[in-house]
Amino acid sequence: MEASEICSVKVALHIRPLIADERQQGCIECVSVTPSKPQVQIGSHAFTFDYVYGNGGSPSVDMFEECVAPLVEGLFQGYNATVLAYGQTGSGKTYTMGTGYNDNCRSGLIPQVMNAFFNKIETLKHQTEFQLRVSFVEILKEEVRDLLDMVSMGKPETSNSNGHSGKVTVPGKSPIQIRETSNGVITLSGITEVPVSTLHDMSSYLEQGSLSRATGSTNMNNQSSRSHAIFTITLQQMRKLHSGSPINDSSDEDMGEEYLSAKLHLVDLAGSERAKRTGSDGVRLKEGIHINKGLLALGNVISALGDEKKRKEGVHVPYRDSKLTRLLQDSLGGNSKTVMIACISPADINAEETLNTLKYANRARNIQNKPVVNQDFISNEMQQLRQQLKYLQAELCFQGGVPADEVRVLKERIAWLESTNEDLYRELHEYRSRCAFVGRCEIDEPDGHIYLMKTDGLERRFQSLDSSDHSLVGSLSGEDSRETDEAAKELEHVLFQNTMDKEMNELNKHLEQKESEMKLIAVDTETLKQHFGKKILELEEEKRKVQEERDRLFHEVENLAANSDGLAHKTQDVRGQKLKALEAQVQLQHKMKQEAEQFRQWKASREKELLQLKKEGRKNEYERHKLEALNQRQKMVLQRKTEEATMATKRLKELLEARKSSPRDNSELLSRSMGTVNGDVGERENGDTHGSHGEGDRGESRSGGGAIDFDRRNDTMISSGMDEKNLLNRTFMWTIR
Ligand SMILES: Nc1ncnc2c1ncn2[C@@H]1O[C@H](COP(=O)(O)OP(=O)(O)OP(=O)(O)O)[C@@H](O)[C@H]1O
Repeated sequence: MEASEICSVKVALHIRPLIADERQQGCIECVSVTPSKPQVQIGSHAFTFDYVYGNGGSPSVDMFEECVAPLVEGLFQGYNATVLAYGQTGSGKTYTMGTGYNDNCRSGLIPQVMNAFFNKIETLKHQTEFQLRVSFVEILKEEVRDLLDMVSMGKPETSNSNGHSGKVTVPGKSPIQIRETSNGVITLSGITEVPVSTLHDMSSYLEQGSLSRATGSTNMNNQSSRSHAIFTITLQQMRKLHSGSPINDSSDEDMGEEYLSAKLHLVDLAGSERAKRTGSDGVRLKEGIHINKGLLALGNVISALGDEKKRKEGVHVPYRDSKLTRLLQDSLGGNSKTVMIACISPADINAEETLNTLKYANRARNIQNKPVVNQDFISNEMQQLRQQLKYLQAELCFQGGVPADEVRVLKERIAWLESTNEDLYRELHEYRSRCAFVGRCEIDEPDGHIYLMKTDGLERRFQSLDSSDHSLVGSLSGEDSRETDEAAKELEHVLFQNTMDKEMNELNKHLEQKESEMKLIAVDTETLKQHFGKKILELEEEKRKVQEERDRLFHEVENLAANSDGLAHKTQDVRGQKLKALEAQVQLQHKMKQEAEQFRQWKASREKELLQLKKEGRKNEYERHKLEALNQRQKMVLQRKTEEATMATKRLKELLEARKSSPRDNSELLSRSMGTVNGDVGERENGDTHGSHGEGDRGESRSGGGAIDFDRRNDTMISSGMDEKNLLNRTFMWTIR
């Protein structure tokens, strides 16, 4: 596999038109598309996607070219891909994908994908071998079912009243298992994967699977898919590789094969639904619950993958929560290029579900996948080796292509070396011949044999003078023996001469060696002599300098000794003065410290006093306020009483005037009025201080005493003929009191 590149899940929104049912219900469109932008608005919400089709967006027919064709193209390059249709029930997923078996779905994406596949294969078939396989499964109530396995699926039953197409599952057949291979690829064990070679084959398998798929009628869709369906096309290709080597003339050189394998999952999810609106019960209700469960799990996976923060934190992605998410593991956050097609209805009655779909799809846009080219490992390895080979060949070619001049020079050099070699060999041979002419003998001591090597011209003869051969020597003729004697003497002489020559040579060598050593030593001694002479001169110079320095220091010491007496006195005086100054300073500091301490104490006592004064001031202030309040209250009481007295005086005056006019009745009236006035005043007074009393209680309950006295005294005064003025004054005084 090649290194992965990160690519986000692309989301396309497909808005279907209002369907007949919705029109009958008088629905209006609640989704609007922003002109020339892939953006939609629903209420106050706005969502932006990669593409928007239908209802004012791009025309739906462009969807395949823009969203899916690049995935098909990628498949031929070895990339896995997924197209996923999501949306509420009746929003047009099956219609969009083309997984239905009615004519409406013929224009869906899957039929277009199949066309594109076979067109591409047609153009590439000369250079690539293709193998196509398809599988079709559905996940119904958390169970994976093989829609192409006719044995286990059985023939579709006739639709019941609800329009449901039921299937019979053959007992004994092991259920399909979801497995994960060691390299993390999700596979389905026991699934039917049929090879296809023509468009017709593939279409018929799609149709066959679609017919087997569980569908049923609900209030919201009379042919509602009750399962999640996954149609998978596996494309395997074997490509012939060609080298385009610029060095080689044959640019089409065969470089072996490359094997690629990729899968395209085309997923038509079951629609999210609400039991209330679909009006489903019984089996349909159970299906709905499972559908929503699967979609919820998918939503959780999308949330985990779509949230950048969670992704960075490495939050667990709950792929294993449902079969659907497990099967789509590679498509969401894995090795796949993925396009999600969110299908929505524009009808206002579906506004809530539509909004949910938009939110769901919007989150999916944040999912990041890592698609890789799915290359066969061995083919990859082989390709690398081939590249290496190509490189080496190129290198070799380069080396072989050395300029002819250089080769000629090298060849000439070799020829020259060879001829020189021959010359030397010849020379050597000549020298050897000359040496042999002189003759040479060697004694092989361990054997005790004497070998005679006598060379006469080019001929060499070896004679072994062995004791065992003495008989042979002895058996020679007299002339021969004389010659032999002479030869022996000659040999002896030659041997002796040889030995002497050897010794001479040895001695000469030794002498030469000694002479060269002597020369070396002589050279060394001279250098050493010069070196040490220099050193001695340097040391003498240094010694002289040190002596001079010593003398100078002696002089200085003597001078210092002479001046030291006067200096000592001066120093002592200065020290004494300094000491005094320091003492004075210390005393001053001590004094300052004491004063500071005194000041601190004084300040503390003043602060304390101040605090006390403030406290007293506050107390006085409080008293003053209290007195003022009392004064105010007294003033108010005085004012009120003055008013009352004025009133009483006024009434009294009136009474007195009335009495003047009829003296008899008036005394009675006066006593009654006085009682009233008294009662009023008393009542008011008591109301202020003790609380109110009824008029009838007068006399018994008053504790003020003065009022009672006044009543009695009043009667007495009246009866005793006290004058009016006096009476008025008394009344006033009483009131004041
Ligand atoms: N783009 C469209 N144009 C016209 N009619 C459409 C379009 N999309 C869907 N329809 C109609 O809407 C109805 C419901 O569509 P479809 O069955 O595809 O919905 P669904 O999302 O697959 O529903 P379910 O989840 O229940 O299976 C069908 O009658 C279909 O013909």
